[in-house]
Amino acid sequence: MLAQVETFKAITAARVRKVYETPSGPVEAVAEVDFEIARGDFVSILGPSGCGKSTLMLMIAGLESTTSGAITLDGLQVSGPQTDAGMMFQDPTLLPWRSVLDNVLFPIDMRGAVSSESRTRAESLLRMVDLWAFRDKRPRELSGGMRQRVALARALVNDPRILLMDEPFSALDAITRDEMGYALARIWDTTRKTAIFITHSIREAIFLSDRVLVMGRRPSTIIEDVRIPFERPRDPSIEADPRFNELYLHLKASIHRTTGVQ
Ligand SMILES: Nc1ncnc2c1ncn2[C@@H]1O[C@H](COP(=O)(O)OP(=O)(O)OP(=O)(O)O)[C@@H](O)[C@H]1O
Repeated sequence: MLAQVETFKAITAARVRKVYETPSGPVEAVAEVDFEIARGDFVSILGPSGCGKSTLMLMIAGLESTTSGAITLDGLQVSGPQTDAGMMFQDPTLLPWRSVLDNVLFPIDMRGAVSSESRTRAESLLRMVDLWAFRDKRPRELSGGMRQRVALARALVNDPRILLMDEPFSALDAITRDEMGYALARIWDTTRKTAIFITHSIREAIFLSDRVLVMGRRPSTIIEDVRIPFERPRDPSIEADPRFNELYLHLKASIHRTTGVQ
């Protein structure tokens, strides 16, 4: 019975702690973090600057080790870089000399494994992110939002088990950022990948997520775990729902408690 329950847990963190050793002494980035994320859930992480959100994400991806505690993906402990995690960062990090399609194919090309099947997959992802007409363009010919849509298609090209996104929209202007949030919700509905999304935007977190975790000030722990009740597919009109505003005020108060802002 226990094994059956475990298979529903896509990601677990048990007493995860991270201390960076620096020339000026140890920096405790994450004090003790515990959570379980069910397969297919979209979970956002909010928290003050420097509280360890990116560190936590890098540990889930296996790009940073934990100082103590354990992270599991689908029941297996993370002990090195996870090839099965699609990642997105604030900077889309596209290769300027490659076309949009070849940027999407890059993770497969790196393994020397491009096939007609992977090409078809990359092409269908470009249709999904509404960039089919731009497949032969270079990144410099695209807007910031379009570049992040290329990065999203690239993150999905290996059909990863999980999607890890670290503030992917924070460098975009407010209107593009809203549009990207709506596009991500729509795209996520078709893939239903287990996703972790780091953001400083409370509204973005509520709109996109099944759950929102709030991390406290460094050295951090998780101080809130809030379930978002809205049905999917999500429509921008939920932002006018009184429950949306209640959640917003609740999360804002909890972040302000941790930063000391009244
Ligand atoms: N490679 C590193 N070496 C040493 N210290 C680090 C390293 N990476 C992060 N830190 C420190 O760990 C703490 C947490 O950093 P982290 O980037 O994880 O926070 P964050 O919540 O993602 O911040 P932000 O919201 O500003 O992006 C910070 O004090 C940071 O300076």
